[in-house]
Amino acid sequence: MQSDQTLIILGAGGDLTKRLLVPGLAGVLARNPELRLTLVGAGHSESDDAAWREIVREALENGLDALGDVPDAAAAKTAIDRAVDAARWRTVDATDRGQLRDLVASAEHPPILYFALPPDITVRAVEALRPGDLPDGTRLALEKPFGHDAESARTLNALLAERVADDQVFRVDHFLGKSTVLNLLGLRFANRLFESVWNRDNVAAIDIVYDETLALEGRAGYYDSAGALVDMIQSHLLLVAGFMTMEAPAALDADDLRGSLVQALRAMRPLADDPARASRRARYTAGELDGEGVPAYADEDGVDPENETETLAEFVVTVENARWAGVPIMLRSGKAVGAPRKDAQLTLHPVAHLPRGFRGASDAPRIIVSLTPEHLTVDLDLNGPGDPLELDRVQLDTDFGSGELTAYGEVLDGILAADPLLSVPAEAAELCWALVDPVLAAWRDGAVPLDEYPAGSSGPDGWSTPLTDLSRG
Ligand SMILES: O=P(O)(O)OC[C@H]1O[C@@H](O)[C@H](O)[C@@H](O)[C@@H]1O
Repeated sequence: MQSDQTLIILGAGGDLTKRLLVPGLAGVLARNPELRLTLVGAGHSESDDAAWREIVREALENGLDALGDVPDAAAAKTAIDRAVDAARWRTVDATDRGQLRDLVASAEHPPILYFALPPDITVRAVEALRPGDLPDGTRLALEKPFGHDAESARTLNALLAERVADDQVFRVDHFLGKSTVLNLLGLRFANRLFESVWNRDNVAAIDIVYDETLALEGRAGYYDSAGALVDMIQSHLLLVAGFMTMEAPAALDADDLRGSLVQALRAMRPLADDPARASRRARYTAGELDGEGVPAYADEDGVDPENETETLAEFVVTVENARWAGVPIMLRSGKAVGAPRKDAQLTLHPVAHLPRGFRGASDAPRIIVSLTPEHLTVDLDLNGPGDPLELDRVQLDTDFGSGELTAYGEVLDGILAADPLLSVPAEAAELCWALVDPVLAAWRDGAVPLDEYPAGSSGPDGWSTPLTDLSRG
């Protein structure tokens, strides 16, 4: 990693910067205390260097505290002090070419421009930046959602390609920085035990679930036009499905790994090639979570009930290749769900023949890769104590251990190291949209009802029957 770097955050006044980006940088500074980082906050509000430095200090210190033990705490603190002193604020209109050009030109080094902006403003800012305005080596980092459908993602990719080389574009998805998602690579590709069962001969189904207790949290402005399918499945969970199903890359470098990811996504289809049959959606009504009342989604501030925004979505895909043909992969994510679950589960086929005489342990065995906290559970049927013919279901459990950086820290570390390994490939961004576009169209056409569930419940009545077991007319 180059030791002198300038990171310009466009939209630095927003929540993401304070909550995730700057705290994530604390770990990067702790890991690379020699890094001289100039953090430029850019936004439309009339702030100043002093106010921005205060925000940066608080966010970096919080980020460092959250990391717990770091190898050299004194060096990390010095690096943070240096970053705070160097931080600067620029008031800019991110869609104005002249202002953007001046902002980029004021950087001492080819900068990293991080677009922490709403998607439509990001597109206007990228358009405003003309190719000649960017010094060689400028890196562009873009937050999700990347476009609003496959077509707009293609257009945005083309715009970016006119401005910088593809390996200078970082399409950010913080799920690719999550320890468990990275641990999946080691689990699958470094262990014969797992790699040899990781196919349709042994796996009956895969469920990837990210249900949160969090409700809207004041994010109506963004969420009400996104919904659970776009917010979580289009980006994060389809990529996790790609990591679960990809072929082994030859090497863990950006080309090979991202090539394997893209290949897996290219093979994905909605279950039965029928987006209406492959999906369902619901929205929470008033309920209770952790003893607190939660208003109905439709009554939240800033929500337009006419939007029919879903807060819980399921989408089943298949991967049409020799490894996975016929295995349903269920992606699900919801807000305000009681008993949250954040994991990927592989359900295994039973053994071809269980010798007559064994009793017990009839449920299909599973391998559970928990995304938060980082954990692995494997079901085994063992004779156990007592009657040797009675099988007991036991679970092998182990911690993956959390990484030394937060998910955002991991992604930012890659951007600062100019390594696109954890950046979403251009084609992947388009493919994820191409998978969900037909589902959104089917929903708009009214082909799938908008069900309801009380906040704090596990979902609508009737959803306990898996989507794959329902035959919808
Ligand atoms: O659990 P994490 O890492 O915060 O990720 C989940 C979040 O990911 C974000 O990208 C979504 O916009 C949020 O709605 C969601 O809550």
